[in-house]
Amino acid sequence: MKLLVTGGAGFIGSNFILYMVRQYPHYQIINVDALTYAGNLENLRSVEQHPNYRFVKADIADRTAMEPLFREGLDAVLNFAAESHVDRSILQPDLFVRTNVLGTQTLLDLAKQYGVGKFVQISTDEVYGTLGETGLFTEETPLAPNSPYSASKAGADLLVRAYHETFGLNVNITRCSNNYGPYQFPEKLIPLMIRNALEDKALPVYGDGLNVRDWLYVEDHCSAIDLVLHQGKRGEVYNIGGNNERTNIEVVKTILTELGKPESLIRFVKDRPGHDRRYGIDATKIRRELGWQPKYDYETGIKETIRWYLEHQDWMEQVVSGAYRQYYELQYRDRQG
Ligand SMILES: Cc1cn([C@H]2C[C@H](O)[C@@H](COP(=O)(O)OP(=O)(O)O[C@H]3O[C@H](CO)[C@@H](O)[C@H](O)[C@H]3O)O2)c(=O)[nH]c1=O
Repeated sequence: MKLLVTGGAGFIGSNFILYMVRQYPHYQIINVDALTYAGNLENLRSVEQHPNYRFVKADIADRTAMEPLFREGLDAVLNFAAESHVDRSILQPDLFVRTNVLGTQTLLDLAKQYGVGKFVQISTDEVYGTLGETGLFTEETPLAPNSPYSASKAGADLLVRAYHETFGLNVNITRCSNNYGPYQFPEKLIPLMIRNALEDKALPVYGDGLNVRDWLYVEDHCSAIDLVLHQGKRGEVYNIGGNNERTNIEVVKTILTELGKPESLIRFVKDRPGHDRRYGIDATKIRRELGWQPKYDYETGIKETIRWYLEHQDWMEQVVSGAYRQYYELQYRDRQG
C-alpha cells in the first residue's frame, strides 16, 4: 500500500508512522507536514532512513504543493494534520478554519480527482460537545461543538461525509478521546503538568479541576486506525476511546505523586471559556465490528508516559524552543538546494 499521512510530524501522526513502519515495513509512507510549532521530525528519527518512508514539507491547504503527491498514485490518505489546541483556537480561530476545514477540503478534492482508494479522517470526540454526569457519546450523537477548534473539526467531518454522499469517495471518520503518551507537545494537560512539576513551577488547573476526560494511550489509538484503514466499512464513523474517565485534578495528582512532588504546586486558575465539562465515549462499535482491543490500562499507560518524559527532558525543552524544527528546516533547505 502507498499511504499519504498528513500531520505525520505531530503527536498522533508521528506515533502512527512509527507504528505502521513496525507493522508493515513494506508499505510506502509519505509524511506531509507543514512543521508548525507542534511538528517535530525528531519524533521520526528512527524511521528517517527507512527505504519506504519519505518526508515532504507542505501545507495541506496548499493545493499546488499537494497535487504532485496525489499524481503519484495513492492507495489511502490518513488526515492527521490539524491545529489541535483548544486554548489556541480561542485566540486564533481563523488559523483553525484554514487548516482544519480548508485543508481537509483540499485533500478531499484531490482524493476525488485522483481516485484515492480510501480517505481516513482523524477527528475527535469534541465534535459531540459536552456531557453531563451520565451518558456516553455514540456515533449517532448529534454534533454540537463548543470551541472554535471543535467547530472546525466538525466542519471537516461534514465535508468528509459530503464527499462520500455526493461523490462516492470511500471515507471513514474516527473520533478519539484524549490521547496521551510519548511525543505530545507540552501545551496539553499531561506533558504540560509533567514539565511544570519537574521544574517546580505552578500547575495551572482550570476552574474547579473536576472536568472529566477519557484517556486513550496513543499506541492503542494507532492500532484502532490501522483496523479502520484496512477493514473500516465505507462511509462509517468509528468512536475510539479508552474507557478511562478521570477528572483533571485526579490526573494532576497522579503526576505529582509519581514525580514525588508536593500538591502545593497546584494552582486553580480562571476557567477556559466554553470549557466542556465531560467527555465520555462509547467505543463498542469498533470493538464489536472490527475487533479492536486496547492494550494499555490507564494506570500502566500514565506511569509509562511519565517515565518517558522524565527520560526525554531534552526533547521537551528542544521542542518548546523550536530548536529541532530550526535544525531540520535548515537541513531540508540544503537538500532542496
Ligand atoms: C492545558 C490545560 C488544560 N487543562 C484542562 C482542560 C481540559 O479539561 C483538560 C485537557 O486539556 P487539553 O490537554 O487542552 O485537551 P482537551 O481540551 O481536552 O482536548 C484534547 O483532546 C481532544 C479529544 O478529546 C482533542 O481533539 C484535542 O486536540 C486535544 O487537545 O485539562 C487545565 O486544567 N490546565 C491546563 O493548563
